[in-house]
Amino acid sequence: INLQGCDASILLDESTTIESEKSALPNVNSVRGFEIIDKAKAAVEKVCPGVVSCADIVAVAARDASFAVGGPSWTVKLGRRDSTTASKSSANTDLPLFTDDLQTLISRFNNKGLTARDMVTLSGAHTIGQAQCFTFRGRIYNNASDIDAGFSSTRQRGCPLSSSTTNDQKLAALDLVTPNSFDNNYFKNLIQKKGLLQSDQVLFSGGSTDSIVSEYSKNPTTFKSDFAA
Ligand code: HEM
Ligand SMILES: [Ca+2]
Repeated sequence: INLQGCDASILLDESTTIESEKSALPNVNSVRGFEIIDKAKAAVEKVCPGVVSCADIVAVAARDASFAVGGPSWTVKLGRRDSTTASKSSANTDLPLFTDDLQTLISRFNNKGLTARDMVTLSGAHTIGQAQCFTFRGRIYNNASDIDAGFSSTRQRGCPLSSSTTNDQKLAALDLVTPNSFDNNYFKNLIQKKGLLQSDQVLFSGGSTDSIVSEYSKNPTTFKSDFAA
């Protein structure tokens, strides 16, 4: 596995030698909170210059963010080295898309050494956070059988059918029940056909991962400990 761009992060900005992964299609305008990582890095640099990598800061911040919103904690081994290169083209070819079907999601994760179960577990991070209208518009307007009708009308109200910069960027919670806490509602939503992204709902759509979603919907403790692992 070729880890680039600060060890699996996308922090590196565009320069003469770096094609930033921030502007790769699956990332552009999507990741929020860079200023938080910048602040942590500045504070650490102040007391201990040139020692702690950005990759370590991202890994610790992810752990602490999980714990802060009621999720699990885990030990983070430190000493990651920051990459000095990035690859916008592998970001574009390797990252999962919100339109991916189940088989595609499974193989994209497999390509990085992660199992189908890992993929479902990690998708549970969508128990918090938000998505822009353009990522779920297709799903909420196509009257498909894999979406709850009441849920589509609710989401349609905040995400107009017509595309414009303002409309495309309107945000909706990935987990409609508890958007700000780390729990297993994401999986309960999928069972009720209330997954926001197509790539969320395919995890419970009559395929091989239905049983994992059911398991996590009934057992938050298993979800949290699998996520931590
Ligand atoms: C399974 C494949 C995945 C796909 C297709 C996917 C796709 C997306 C998309 C389209 C958004 C909305 C971005 C935006 O419009 O601003 C999003 C948000 C988010 N994703 Fe994923 N994601 C996946 C897996 C993951 C994993 C593995 C994690 C972490 C373990 C994760 C954590 C998040 C978080 C926390 C947000 C909310 C960000 C915010 O509110 O600022 N996702 N994801
Ligand atoms: Ca939640």
